[in-house]
Amino acid sequence: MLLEGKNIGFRYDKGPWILQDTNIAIESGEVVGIMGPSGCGKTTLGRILAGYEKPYEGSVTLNGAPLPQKGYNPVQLVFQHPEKAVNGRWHMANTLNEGWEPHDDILASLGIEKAWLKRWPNELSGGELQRFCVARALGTKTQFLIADEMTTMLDAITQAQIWHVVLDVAKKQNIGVLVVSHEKNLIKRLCHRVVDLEAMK
Ligand SMILES: Nc1ncnc2c1ncn2[C@@H]1O[C@H](COP(=O)(O)OP(=O)(O)OP(=O)(O)O)[C@@H](O)[C@H]1O
Repeated sequence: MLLEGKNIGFRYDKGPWILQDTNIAIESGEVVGIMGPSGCGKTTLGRILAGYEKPYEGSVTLNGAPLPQKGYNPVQLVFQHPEKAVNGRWHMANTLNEGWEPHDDILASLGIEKAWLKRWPNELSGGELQRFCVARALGTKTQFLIADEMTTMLDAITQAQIWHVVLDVAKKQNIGVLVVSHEKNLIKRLCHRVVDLEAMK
């Protein structure tokens, strides 16, 4: 499998071009880091690759075909703010099972307690909520994961725990991962290769 952004051009409304003629390709099983100064468009590119934004120019393809418009999104996005990624009127059990039903072992390895399933999102800490978002994104139909500052708000131990699970599942399911992070050490430790977004423009 290959997730490819080709000749991507993007701007918000009539604002300045954020991305121009940008190319990126991630293969199954690869862990790719993306770096570049604040505001250069890393989050925007991640959202485009996951199909959340439509590029003005260029294309996003999965093995040469456009991303599916309906059903489970094979390119899952987990970003920094889990509270913005869940429905406040759903119990956590519903959020968790939105796209697939994660097994107990995944929940346990992410440190998700059974009792949390009956809670509302506002009854969990940001870190606890993020674990649900990670579990939800690791479905058996996930082919690529865009992790945009996914563990930035977590302490070092929780960060390590979550990345351990994500990389383990990614390896088993041959998921390609794009890591967006300001933490150079994290990128260095996790990624097979790093791309510089400024250099790609
Ligand atoms: N919804 C929006 N409407 C208008 N401009 C936006 C919007 N979202 C982002 N931008 C602008 O697009 C540019 C790229 O933002 P983006 O969040 O993709 O950068 P980034 O590289 O991820 O930044 P950071 O490292 O600070 O998170 C910034 O100049 C930002 O102000």
